[in-house]
Amino acid sequence: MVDGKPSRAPEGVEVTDAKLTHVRTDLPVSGRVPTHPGILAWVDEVAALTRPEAIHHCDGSDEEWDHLVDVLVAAGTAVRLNPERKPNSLYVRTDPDDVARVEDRTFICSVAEDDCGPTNNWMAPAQMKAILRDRFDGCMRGRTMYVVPFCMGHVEAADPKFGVEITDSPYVALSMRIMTRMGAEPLEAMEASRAAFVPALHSVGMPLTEGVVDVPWPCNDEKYIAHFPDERAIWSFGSGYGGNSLLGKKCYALRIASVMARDEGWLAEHMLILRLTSPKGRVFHVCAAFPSACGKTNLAMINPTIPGWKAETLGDDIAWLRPGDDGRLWAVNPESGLFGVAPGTGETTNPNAMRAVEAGNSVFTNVALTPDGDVWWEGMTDVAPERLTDWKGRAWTPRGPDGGRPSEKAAHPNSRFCTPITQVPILAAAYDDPRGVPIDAIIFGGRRENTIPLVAQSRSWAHGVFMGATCSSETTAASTGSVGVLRRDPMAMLPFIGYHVADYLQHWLDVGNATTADKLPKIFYVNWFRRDGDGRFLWPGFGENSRVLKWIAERIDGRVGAVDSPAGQLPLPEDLDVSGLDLPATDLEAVIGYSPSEWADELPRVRRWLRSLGSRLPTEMHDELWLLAEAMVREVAH
Ligand SMILES: Nc1nc2c(ncn2[C@@H]2O[C@H](COP(=O)(O)OP(=O)(O)OP(=O)(O)O)[C@@H](O)[C@H]2O)c(=O)[nH]1
Ligand SMILES: O=C([O-])CC(=O)C(=O)O
Ligand SMILES: [Mn+2]
Repeated sequence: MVDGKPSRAPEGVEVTDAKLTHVRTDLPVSGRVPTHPGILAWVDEVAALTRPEAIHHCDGSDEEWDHLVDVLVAAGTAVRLNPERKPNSLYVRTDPDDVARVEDRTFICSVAEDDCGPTNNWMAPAQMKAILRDRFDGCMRGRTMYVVPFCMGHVEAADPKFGVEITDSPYVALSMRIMTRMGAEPLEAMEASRAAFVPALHSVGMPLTEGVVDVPWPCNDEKYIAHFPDERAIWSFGSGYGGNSLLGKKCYALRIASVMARDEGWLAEHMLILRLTSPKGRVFHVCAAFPSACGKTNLAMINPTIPGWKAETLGDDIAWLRPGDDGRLWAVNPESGLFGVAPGTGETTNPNAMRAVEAGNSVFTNVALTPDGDVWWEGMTDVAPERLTDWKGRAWTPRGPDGGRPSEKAAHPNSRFCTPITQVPILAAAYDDPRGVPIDAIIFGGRRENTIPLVAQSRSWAHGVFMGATCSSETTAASTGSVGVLRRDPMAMLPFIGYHVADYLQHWLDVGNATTADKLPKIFYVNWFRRDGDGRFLWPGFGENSRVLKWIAERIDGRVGAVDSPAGQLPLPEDLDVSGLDLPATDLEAVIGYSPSEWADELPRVRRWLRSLGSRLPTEMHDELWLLAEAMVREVAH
């Protein structure tokens, strides 16, 4: 963290005409130069290292947006979409090798190796800094360096969390305006209080040295996404994509914030936030943690199919949960945009996301382009357009050369829309409340074709933490690597916990112990993805998930019972509202039921996973494992 009073402000900045200017570089500077000494000193230090051609201080204005669009179009990075279809929107294709987060190149550089834990890549901070200083040396040559002040969460929050991203990517500067509260407002707030901020340094890693010709999507084969949790700093090199480059998102709001949260007694989580109103007007607030590409954005914008229930969106990816004066957990969404998976988003699955992107002001990356300057992706419509340009820029038709389906998808499976959250038609008014909302239920989930029932409630907070700790999912295209491989993903945070996973689980227990059980959210575990023998989804999902939310609400109010099972407390078939659903009773039982044979396979996997977390694992987790094994034996004896 850089504080307001820099160690070498006097030499780094100079006051002329009551205006601070850069003195360590004689570069052309555009935008208002910040009066915050810490920012200025850091910008000068980075400029001296990376040697850009110019510096631009971002204010987040519409004029600046238009300028960045012009820059991106002129560079061939983006094309403007047809304003009648997608007003004020851009289409971008990345390098085919820069399409997702790179977990094997993501590092937690804690001072103590032991603070990193078995689930993260570690390197000593000094060693990583030495490598990165070498990579960043001159890496912005020929490019403009953008200085992007931002705030994660509300600028008027009790303890606003500021950041400044320095990037040589205009795509990143533009996207940060959508994804965060960025520009003049957070900068003025930082200046007024000389606030500390997280310095977040990013470069695509392709300097335009003599003879180098720029490409539409510059990047570097060698990538580093490095976090320095002790000093609260981020250095990212070589990738321009998503969570690798929009540093306010996963890098700050999850990895660095999880460390802040540990130290300050709150939780930084990979969760959507949803407000649910029952037909009788009872309001529930729910947070849900699913791994990347497992349904957060969809659930955050659900259109309930059951009559009388209303859902409103507060967040779709990240939630910060803080204990309130009333002892309850209050959640805010630190972001201001959606960075949503495009494929599978359509009129039937997520009409609210469709309305949000149609309102424009969006950046679409690695989807397909229609001849009339609109975008398309698999799942947007049932029938694909006759002619498209695919995400690699090639002509594409819905039929392959042999007349059958084409072998490749038109849109990359991790293609994304980047859209202001304010365009979501069902946005809750409380989205913009710095206090957030009090949470009634926490839901964990994952993508499992078997074993995990549709919904289960935990018996206690510790059991809920155990459910979260042993959560698992089949991998998706949101990260590089193979897809469909089963892995444990504690609280859907495996790639995002900025410290030792065992300490993280202890912290969850501590947050629970700090308040009384009746104030704590109830914890549930869901799985929308259970399949039958033919590979068919047993549960229709999407809007029909409101039926599960209704059961959760009724459990919170103590209006329905449950069946105890080793997998947790399960609904009685008659308590799950499936009226109007074409769901055979056998399918219902299969999707909500506990399967002893599947759990017999699961138990050793859970045991192996917990053992891999090392000796710091809280004893409560061992106790819960023992209770699970015992309950399974009892179940068989029945
Ligand atoms: N079968 C089924 N698929 C779903 C359901 N909800 C979401 N999906 C699919 O899951 C994929 C990802 O959904 P998202 O809602 O974008 O996932 P996310 O968790 O927000 O992903 P990130 O933004 O990467 O964190 C899409 O292809 C959806 O169509 C559901 O209830 N059932
Ligand atoms: O971070 C990204 O690139 C996209 C995202 O939301 C995720 O992977 O969960
Ligand atoms: Mn999402």
